[in-house]
Amino acid sequence: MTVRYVESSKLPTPWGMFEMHGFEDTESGKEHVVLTMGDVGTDEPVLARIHSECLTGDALFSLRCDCGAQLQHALHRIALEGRGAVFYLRQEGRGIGLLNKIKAYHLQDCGADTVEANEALGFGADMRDYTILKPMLEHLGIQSLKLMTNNPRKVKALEAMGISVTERLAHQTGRNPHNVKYLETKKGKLGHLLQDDGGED
Ligand SMILES: Nc1nc2c(ncn2[C@@H]2O[C@H](COP(=O)(O)OP(=O)(O)OP(=O)(O)O)[C@@H](O)[C@H]2O)c(=O)[nH]1
Ligand SMILES: [Zn+2]
Repeated sequence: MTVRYVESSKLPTPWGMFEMHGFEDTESGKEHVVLTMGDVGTDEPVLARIHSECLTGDALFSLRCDCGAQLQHALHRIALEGRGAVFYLRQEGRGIGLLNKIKAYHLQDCGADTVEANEALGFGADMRDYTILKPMLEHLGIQSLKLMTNNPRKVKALEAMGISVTERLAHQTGRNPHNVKYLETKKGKLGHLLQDDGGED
């Protein structure tokens, strides 16, 4: 795994001014970005979101999942605190890629759940790899995370790599009639800690 830092720039958003840092995974050619606000290079734990790319939810307004709402909510929470980081990792479709995710959505249209669909296509339920994070965190001087996530497996995966997660902060938002079954499957099969009332944190 070789990660190359490329450049940083300002990124104004509806929630405030972020700094955008670009990295390249030189093995896969994938381009990752981190949005930061405030001084993240101190020993104070950083409010952070490790967000996996979801073109449909993040950019195309899809209501099949909760990704777009979670991304916006993370930027909002960081802006309120004045300090934090969103890691936008290019592992679309829990690592299977966009076109395979469309195939998985087609199977879900025919009745499969999100895990069954991945498995029917010959993939694991979650193919993501977080090893890219370590050099990105080091580059930014981030020492520990207050992680906004409902996914305890994500926390475990980071800790197994030696990344310090001082706190898991629930990050539940974006429930709608189109993603109820999907969220139920995430809770039942993927172990996400989700409140049934759709409880905003
Ligand atoms: N294969 C597949 N990927 C999906 C599907 N729906 C969303 N995704 C992808 O799932 C990833 C987001 O993972 P989630 O399981 O929603 O959330 P998480 O990152 O594990 O946990 P949180 O931190 O709580 O959001 C993104 O890469 C999406 O593109 C689906 O039905 N099939
Ligand atoms: Zn999504």
